[in-house]
Amino acid sequence: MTVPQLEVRDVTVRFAGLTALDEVSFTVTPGTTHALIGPNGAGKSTCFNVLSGLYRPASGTVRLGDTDLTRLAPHRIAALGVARTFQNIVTTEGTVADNLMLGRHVLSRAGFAASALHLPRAVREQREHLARAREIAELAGLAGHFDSPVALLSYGDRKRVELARALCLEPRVLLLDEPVAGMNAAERVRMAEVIQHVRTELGLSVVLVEHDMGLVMRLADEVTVLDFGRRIAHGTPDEVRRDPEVLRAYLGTAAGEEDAA
Ligand SMILES: Nc1ncnc2c1ncn2[C@@H]1O[C@H](COP(=O)(O)OP(=O)(O)OP(=O)(O)O)[C@@H](O)[C@H]1O
Repeated sequence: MTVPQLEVRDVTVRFAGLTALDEVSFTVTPGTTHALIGPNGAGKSTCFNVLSGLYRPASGTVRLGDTDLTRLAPHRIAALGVARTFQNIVTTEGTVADNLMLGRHVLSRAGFAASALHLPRAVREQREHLARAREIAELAGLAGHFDSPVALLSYGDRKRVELARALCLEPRVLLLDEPVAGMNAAERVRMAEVIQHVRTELGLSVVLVEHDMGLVMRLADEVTVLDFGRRIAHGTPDEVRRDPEVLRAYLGTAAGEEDAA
């Protein structure tokens, strides 16, 4: 799998007078983890919504290699290899296998009628998708839960089902929106290991929005810092941690707020 560079150039998003993103630029180097951080309201979710096609920017571009994603619908962007998870768990029904097979649906070549009629090609394809879904479940640390109902899993496992479902699209870029939000310490460590493992095994790029600075420092190769919609810093985790603008932005927020989120 070749992973193209994801390039965000001068992206501006406005909501009725409020500039949520103000000419924000950053580049995600293929095969790396790029974290997007900043205090509450900095514009991180808005940026994710632009990357995944939910918002169209007033100006600026998002490119994956040579392909301009800026005005494409979310399903087109997903089909081009940019998959995302959401802050809140959306999966509640069916087994892990059912949910991962839904994720494979986009990649199915055999039509609905062929599948419904159990034509040989459709049956073979279904079997292949199931085998791949099982591999992805293992990658995401869900090997023992493949046939379990999602509703019976722990919170941490359910968050990893979301991750695995995004991986079922065979993405080249994975957008993770607060992957450890609401997790306890042990679940956070496990999720960090899984993200690292998945990135190494699949060679994809990861864009991470996260308030847990420990996780960001541990996983990110590069960090872009937003504050009030502007990019205020960019660099390695160490560079960003020592940046005076970043310290000012974070100290300006309520004490402990970032860790608690
Ligand atoms: N759909 C919307 N309509 C109007 N304003 C919005 C909308 N979405 C976001 N905003 C505003 O844009 C700004 C950036 O919000 P955004 O949610 O992107 O920040 P964030 O960095 O993700 O914050 P948090 O860490 O709290 O999730 C905020 O002032 C927010 O109130």
